[in-house]
Amino acid sequence: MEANTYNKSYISVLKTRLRRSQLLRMTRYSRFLLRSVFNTFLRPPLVLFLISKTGILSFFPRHWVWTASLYILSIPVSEAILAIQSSKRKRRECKELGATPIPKVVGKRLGNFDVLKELIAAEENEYPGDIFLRWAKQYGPTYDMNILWASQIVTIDPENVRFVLSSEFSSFEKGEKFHDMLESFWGEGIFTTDGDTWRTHRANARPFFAQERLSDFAPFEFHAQKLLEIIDGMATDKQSFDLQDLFARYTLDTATEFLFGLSTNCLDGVSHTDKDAEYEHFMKAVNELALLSARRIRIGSTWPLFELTGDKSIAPTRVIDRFVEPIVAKALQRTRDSAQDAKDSNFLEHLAHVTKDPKAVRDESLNILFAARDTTSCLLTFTAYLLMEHPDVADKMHEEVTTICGLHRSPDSNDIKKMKYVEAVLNETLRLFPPVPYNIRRSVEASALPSPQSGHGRQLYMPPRSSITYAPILMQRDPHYWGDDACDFNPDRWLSGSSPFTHPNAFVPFNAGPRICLGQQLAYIQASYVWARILQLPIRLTRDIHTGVPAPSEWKKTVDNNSRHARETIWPHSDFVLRVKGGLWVHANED
Ligand code: HEM
Repeated sequence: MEANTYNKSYISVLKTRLRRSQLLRMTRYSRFLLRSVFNTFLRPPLVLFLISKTGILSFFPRHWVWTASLYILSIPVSEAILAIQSSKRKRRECKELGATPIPKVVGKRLGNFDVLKELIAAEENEYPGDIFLRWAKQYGPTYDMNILWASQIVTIDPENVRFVLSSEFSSFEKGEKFHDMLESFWGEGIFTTDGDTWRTHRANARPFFAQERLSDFAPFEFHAQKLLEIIDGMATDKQSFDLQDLFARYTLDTATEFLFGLSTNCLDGVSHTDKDAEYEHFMKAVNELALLSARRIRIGSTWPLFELTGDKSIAPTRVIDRFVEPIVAKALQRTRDSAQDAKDSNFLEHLAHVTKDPKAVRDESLNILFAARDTTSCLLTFTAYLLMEHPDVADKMHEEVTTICGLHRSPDSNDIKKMKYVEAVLNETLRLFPPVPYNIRRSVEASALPSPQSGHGRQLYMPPRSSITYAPILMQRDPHYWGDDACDFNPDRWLSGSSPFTHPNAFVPFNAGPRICLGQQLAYIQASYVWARILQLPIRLTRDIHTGVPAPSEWKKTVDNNSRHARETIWPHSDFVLRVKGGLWVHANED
């Protein structure tokens, strides 16, 4: 009875904290909107009105048409003055740093509006990264899209990426805008914060990812058995199925088990198809929030203008909180009731030893759930795609797995360490299809990017408070760093004994520097484990080419035979992570 009272009080504290943060957020939106409207539309006429009071404008005819025109004109004039001032300041800073300006993409419309339109259309219709590569061929590996007069830098130069992520880490951040875009559902967690707050989150989370913790494979095995049963069932029924969906369910089930000690059990939904089951709502909500995050990041800081009817994250966040609230309360209560040094069995309990704030526990675990789930599922999906395209590689993997574990025994951590070919296949998949194909940072202050553009001897001026996008998907396929066979799927390149790339930051699927992925080892272990278990089945996976969305036929006609386009039989598409458009449909054939 007493335990229950605690439980309820934690839940009510959490609910109050969530409501308060929602109110704070709404106040921040309103302030943002009011400030933007005031600065853009009201301040210039107000300044003009005050100037008119001094009599300076008395030579203008006193007719209302003139007055109205003057007030309207004051808006673009003031924007132009601000733009000129800012460009003067940037020129001065650039000179002081001894740098040269970053080349600008030259659009055809005012404010490079056409560049923005092209960018949005490309994300939907083109091969991921093509548009960035096109501009890189024209302007060099680092350039400024200069959209609506704001610097938006893109780089596919690993030396500049090293500068941003590692050597000048403190000069670049995720930034307030990134935080505000995602805070409505990700809250204040490791993923959305910077500075000391981020450092505290990282220090709190890190011990949970220690090597010795990552040797308990029981949750992987429990859910892997469900996955294998489903695949086996599909083979018996000779039914095709979407492997991408299966992997998304599997990774959500294992991630919730690992983090919360309670699984969503979404895999159960494959055979029962109960659309009203709690896990179906949970999975739908997680997918909606991933898409919403991608959309907000794409739109940028004006995203509230596209959600004027209400914050679109509220409904799916509520679904997730309904699942998470009681689990958070239970974890806090358990750590309160047990001895301080009691061993925690999941991430929530680990956090509950560090903080008693239910919202902090909720935010942090959800951050890690989002970081873990889609990325690992993406790695599994693209590995499956490449193995079906390269059955010889699948055979070699099968041989390694069965030599180490036989046909039935589940792998332990020593077995996984021995699976060097499996690791090479995963690396090669992460190279060609990095789950996070692009990433973004924001400069805190002006600096000089170290890598000079070809033809210039000088470093490039990076303006303050500007975004810089880098594209692992392009750097990881660049022949300059990987050789002429950069677009070939060749796991053996990882086994030659020497480094397969010529620049350490040419391979950054897990990011680099102080913010490198905390779950990297876990991801390799989990992916190796699942593939070992699938390859032990007396089953061969083949593509169902009649289902899903085919790759556009014009890709086949591409003149550049070294690119991936001509050989792709699926359509890779990037929203928050890389996915197979329309799903990866397969048949499981008995061997
Ligand atoms: C193939 C699987 C994975 C890939 C490719 C991947 C990739 C990444 C990348 C690119 C980042 C940097 C994001 C940024 O700062 O903008 C990141 C951060 C992070 N990842 Fe992963 N990740 C994977 C799996 C996981 C797993 C399984 C977990 C945990 C269970 C995890 C936990 C984290 C955390 C906590 C961060 C934030 C680190 C920080 O900001 O200090 N990741 N990951």
